[in-house]
Amino acid sequence: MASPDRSTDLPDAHRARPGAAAQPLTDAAIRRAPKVLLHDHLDGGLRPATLVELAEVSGYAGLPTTDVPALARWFSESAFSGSLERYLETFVHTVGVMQTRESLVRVASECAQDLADDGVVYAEVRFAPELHVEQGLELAEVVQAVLDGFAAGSAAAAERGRPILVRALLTAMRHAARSREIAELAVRFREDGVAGFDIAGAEAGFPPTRHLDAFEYLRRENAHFTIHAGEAFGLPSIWEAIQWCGADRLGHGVRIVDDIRTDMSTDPGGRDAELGRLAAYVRDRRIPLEMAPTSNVQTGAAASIAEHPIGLLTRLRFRVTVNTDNRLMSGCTMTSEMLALVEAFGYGWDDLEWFTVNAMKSAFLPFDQRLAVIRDVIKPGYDALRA
Ligand SMILES: O=c1[nH]cnc2c1ncn2[C@@H]1O[C@H](CO)[C@@H](O)[C@H]1O
Ligand SMILES: [Zn+2]
Repeated sequence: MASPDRSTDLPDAHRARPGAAAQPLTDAAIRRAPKVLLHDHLDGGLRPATLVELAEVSGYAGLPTTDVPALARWFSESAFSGSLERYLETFVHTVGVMQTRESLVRVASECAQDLADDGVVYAEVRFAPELHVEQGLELAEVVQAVLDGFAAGSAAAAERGRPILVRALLTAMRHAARSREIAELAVRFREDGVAGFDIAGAEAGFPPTRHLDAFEYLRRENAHFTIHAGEAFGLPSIWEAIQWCGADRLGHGVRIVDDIRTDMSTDPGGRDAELGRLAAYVRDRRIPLEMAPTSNVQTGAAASIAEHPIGLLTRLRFRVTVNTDNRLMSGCTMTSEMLALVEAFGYGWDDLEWFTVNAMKSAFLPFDQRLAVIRDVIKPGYDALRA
């Protein structure tokens, strides 16, 4: 399939040069490409071996197996459930071993290093402080431990020649009632590495407006937030997230396609697609969609990667970004997600650069820093791969 024409999005200097021999889009080449990750859960990204070790030291006896490869398989098979609720059940094991400062520092440090080794140059990693207080940690101690882990992991990665910038997003669980408190925590730590706020957990039955108080507080504080919406529930959830709560970005937002009329069999390019008012608003306002193809297939939000709405939304030039969501549960990396999209949609380096620039433009980082990463890291990185 031909790549979409997005010539207006990239300056001329960054279009593929005719005749230049671009690197083939292999796993190794994509791993070298600079990548930006906006949606990754700390408790969804543990190394299976670390999970086994932490369970042993903490006395957590609930793991389905302590055989490392079998445990990795168990997570991806169990998460492949067709339902967000069942997918989320697997987190009991990761959260179960992340209850001490030491375990949080270690998991966060390994997270930063694993992302850096995968070629991620900027990441926003989220976690829910309220899930890590079972053994007496204070919420602020949870946050500090994770930030210390990110700092240690980023320093170790930089020493190996793999620099990465990691920021935290604090998540509140949508079925619980601590969102205002967590939002206040995000503001309190805004100068120390926390870039924003999020709500996560089961979507159906828990509309974002349940947490309006937290979002109104954040807006008064000029703070940034994203909302998981349009993953396991449809347009009303997206509409509330944007028009009632004022979300800067949408976690997944897959179901925005329910507001787009198109016949892919007669119009595969989506040229005649008709956008409803909400879809038009999301596209016009350039509201970023944090899409995670494998996770979306596992939870039933998309039937397969090839049928994932990311194809249509990319052709229609929504502000699409590519994310891992949960590297453990989905058995994925940024590289493997991008490779899966290359295989399903025939994307080339220009497309992968477009997703990456989209993500960096959408980061909760100051504007000048976002520009610097695009100019100094992303553009030269993709130029080198195309040359
Ligand atoms: O895709 C998702 N949709 C909604 N909630 C999620 C998803 N992935 C993880 N979590 C939830 O977020 C918590 C904090 O990281 C996790 O413990 C999990 O319950
Ligand atoms: Zn998520």
